[in-house]
Amino acid sequence: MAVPVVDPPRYAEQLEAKRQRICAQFARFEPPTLEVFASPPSHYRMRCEFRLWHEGDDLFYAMFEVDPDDPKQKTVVRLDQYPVASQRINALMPALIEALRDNTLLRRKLFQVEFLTTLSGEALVTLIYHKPLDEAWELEARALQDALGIAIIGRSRKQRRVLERDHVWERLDVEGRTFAYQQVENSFTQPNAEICRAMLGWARDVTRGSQEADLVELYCGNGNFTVALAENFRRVLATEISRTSVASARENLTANGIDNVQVGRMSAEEFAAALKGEKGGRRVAEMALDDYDFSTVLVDPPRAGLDDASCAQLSGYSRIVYISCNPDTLAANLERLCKSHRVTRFALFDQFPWTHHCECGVLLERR
Ligand SMILES: C[S@@+](CC[C@H](N)C(=O)[O-])C[C@H]1O[C@@H](n2cnc3c(N)ncnc32)[C@H](O)[C@@H]1O
Repeated sequence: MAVPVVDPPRYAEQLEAKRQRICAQFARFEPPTLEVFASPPSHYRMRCEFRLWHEGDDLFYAMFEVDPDDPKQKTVVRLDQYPVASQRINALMPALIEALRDNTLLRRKLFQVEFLTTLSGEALVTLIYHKPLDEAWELEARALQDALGIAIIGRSRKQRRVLERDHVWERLDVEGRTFAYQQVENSFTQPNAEICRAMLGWARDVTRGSQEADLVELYCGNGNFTVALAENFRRVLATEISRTSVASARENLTANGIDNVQVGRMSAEEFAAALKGEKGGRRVAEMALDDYDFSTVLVDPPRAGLDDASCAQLSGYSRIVYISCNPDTLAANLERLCKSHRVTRFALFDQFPWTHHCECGVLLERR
């Protein structure tokens, strides 16, 4: 992997190259005009992780640059600032190094630092060690927490010491509404907050006026889309595999005063079986699937996309909203889905500027 080179004057050019690539890759599905959502050209990533490199008395953040021709060849890249990351992370980077450099207890065997920040400047910092973390470490870490105005978590093998809290609260303004999201350390959240706002706005737009029927959502994470879309539907059933994310999604529904959503902890594959009546059990019974009238399904899967069985199940809904972080698996899935549906909205969200990665949104409607 290459460390992204941020060059704001060239931002429009790199986005145009992505637009052309996505238009060419998806032309065979005859989509409407691609809607393109630009990212801030720098300081857009709200979470980042760095290795911490010790060189004598010196200490710095590092990433590895991998040689594409020989993946075993890695070069350490020193990073004193990281323009990909939020302004808050960049402000904390030197302040944290200064505080750690002469503090043997906090510095020794520290090998990784993870930052999780919000648009309002909240910051959670995870320090990861190759040593057990004791009371003496905690005392020093608490002093550091107060000095920098951050929350700290210490991690080591089989240990996770949460000093203050294990999450931040992000607030995203979308179409004149403010949605609050608890984002928990070490669990999935959309990394680019401005692009996340754009994705939520787009998803609200493509599902507007669906209050007659219900939404089923797979891969709901911490309820990112669920919270923003709930008022567009009569009821919502959302599912997700991660226990932490499910707990967070429920917390987020309460925090946003939403009462027409049920979140179930279940893999997408198990849920597909439950919908076909092939899986029973307490969790399936609690969902009371017969009470729903699903008109729309929203999926936001990991990079691997959907398997054949999931595509077959999706084909049963009149409307499919597919959010994808991997155009290749999206295209493969569209081969299948476009047999029964046509693409009626198509969006490119520049979630990962300066990399070849693209996030896409597709609305499919039954032919
Ligand atoms: C790209 S994230 C999207 C999360 C959420 N929609 C959001 O906007 O933040 C994919 C999510 O799928 C979940 N996941 C991964 N494999 C899964 C599976 N087999 N079944 C259900 N959920 C899965 C992950 O835990 C993660 O929360």
